[in-house]
Amino acid sequence: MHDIPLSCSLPVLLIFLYMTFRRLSSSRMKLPPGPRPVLFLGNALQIPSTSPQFTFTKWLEEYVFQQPMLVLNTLESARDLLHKRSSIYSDRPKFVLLDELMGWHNASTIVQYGPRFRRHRRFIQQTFNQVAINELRAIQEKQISYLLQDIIDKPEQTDDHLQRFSAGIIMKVTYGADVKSINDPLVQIAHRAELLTIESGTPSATLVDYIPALKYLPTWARKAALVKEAVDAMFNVPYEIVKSQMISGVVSPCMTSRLMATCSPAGVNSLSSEDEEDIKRVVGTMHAVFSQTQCVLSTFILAMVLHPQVFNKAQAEMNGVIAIDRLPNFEDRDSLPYLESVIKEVCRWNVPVPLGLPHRLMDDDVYRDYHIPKGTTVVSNYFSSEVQLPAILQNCSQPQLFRPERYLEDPHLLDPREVIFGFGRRRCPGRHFADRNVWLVAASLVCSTIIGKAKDDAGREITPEARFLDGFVRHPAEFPYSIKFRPEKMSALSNWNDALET
Ligand code: HEM
Repeated sequence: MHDIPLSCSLPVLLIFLYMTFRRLSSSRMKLPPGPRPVLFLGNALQIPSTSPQFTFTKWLEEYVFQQPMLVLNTLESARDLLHKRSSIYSDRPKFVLLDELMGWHNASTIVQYGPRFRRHRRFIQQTFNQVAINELRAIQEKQISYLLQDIIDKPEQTDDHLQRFSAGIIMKVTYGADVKSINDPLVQIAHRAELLTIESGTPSATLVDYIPALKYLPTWARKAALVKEAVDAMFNVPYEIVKSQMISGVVSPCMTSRLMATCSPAGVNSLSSEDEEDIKRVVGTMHAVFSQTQCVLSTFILAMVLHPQVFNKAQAEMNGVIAIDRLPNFEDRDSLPYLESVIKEVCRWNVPVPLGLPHRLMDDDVYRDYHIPKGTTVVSNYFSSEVQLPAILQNCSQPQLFRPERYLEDPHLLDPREVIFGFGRRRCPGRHFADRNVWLVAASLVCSTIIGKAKDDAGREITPEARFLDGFVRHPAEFPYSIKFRPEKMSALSNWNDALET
């Protein structure tokens, strides 16, 4: 199994880990090579719970593939399996930690493939499909107005303002709630659930996911109970608020109220428990995934601080297109190709979810002469910056450089947004909305602010380190920077506000 030469592995670029020996002997076709498993534990101890993509990429040096976790390191293999064969690659593995212990059961991100999965996707599509998101434009534009005003008032708290921007949008869309500050109780509830979950490690890469019996150990149980309490509150508290508003007849139109009305035209009291569970889980999941937008925005700012020539070039393009008395809107997007390439480069430079979410193979399969057994967990390795080895988004010249120009020089270069939202039937259903949020914030900041390096007490510029936090979402570590609203853009902001009121 381990004597297949590396040269055979590179065209395929898959690493396959095996957890059981039974399957190896039962299959007559070769399994893809991988690291040597430890008896009973297989490879579980070799997968770190933080940043496992680096380990996966390192294994690529040594092995071709085995069983039953398959890591896809090329676009071709990800498309061939997750997209073209999505009818058998669209389940999720059982996440013992998240699902059974931490209260994430039936969340749309991990719900098992089948009727409930299809219902969740239908619910989400009603609000977030490419046409429906046009109706959310007013909410986005209002939040941009708040964001810029916050930056004028307290530029040093821009990280908080960006967080409020993301939370403000999703709370309004899902529960009709107006969020004025990140200290809003509903935001805090969601934030706590997310934080505690992220701290617990990457889904499908923690030991208890491979050895479910560990869940009975008091240390696991105690830790998980704390997270579960926070997660339950995130799903239940805002839902119950909207429900009581529906009962009293005073409710802002929102995703929750619309789903309640669709499922039970006779009123909320007639909702079945299954309807309630599905609505609650779908809508609550939207909060959990929204921090990924936040991650892209922070990465954008970090990139602008580290590469002032890129920021200046994007601003020069903006100044040539947008008159001094206005701010950019979605109609301007096609006229700002350099900004578009900056956003692509930000998404390539730091992929928000470097391993996507794992898929589970529902039937035995054969790919390039390799047997892939039913039940295999399949992960896409989008990105590995530290190790210069193939990963889907490293397949370009000088991948270590931040160079948006690459996209203008080669129009055929892969747009990272084709990749970072996943593949096949589980592809991110919020991608169009996320993309518009990222664009609107990036365009508004490039147009109306100056982003640069912070200075120390002696007036010297501080160049931050590009450091990213471990975890399922790869947020940049906190970094110093300076941001100032351009005074000459004040009239543009007041015109924007006037337009919102008419
Ligand atoms: C830049 C921001 C975002 C990124 C990078 C991102 C990325 C991803 C990725 C990689 C997946 C897994 C896809 C797969 O399994 O192949 C996913 C799933 C998902 N995303 Fe996003 N996402 C973002 C924003 C959003 C937003 C704003 C929403 C909702 C409004 C959303 C809703 C979801 C849901 C519900 C799933 C689970 C889909 C399923 O399992 O069927 N995402 N996302």
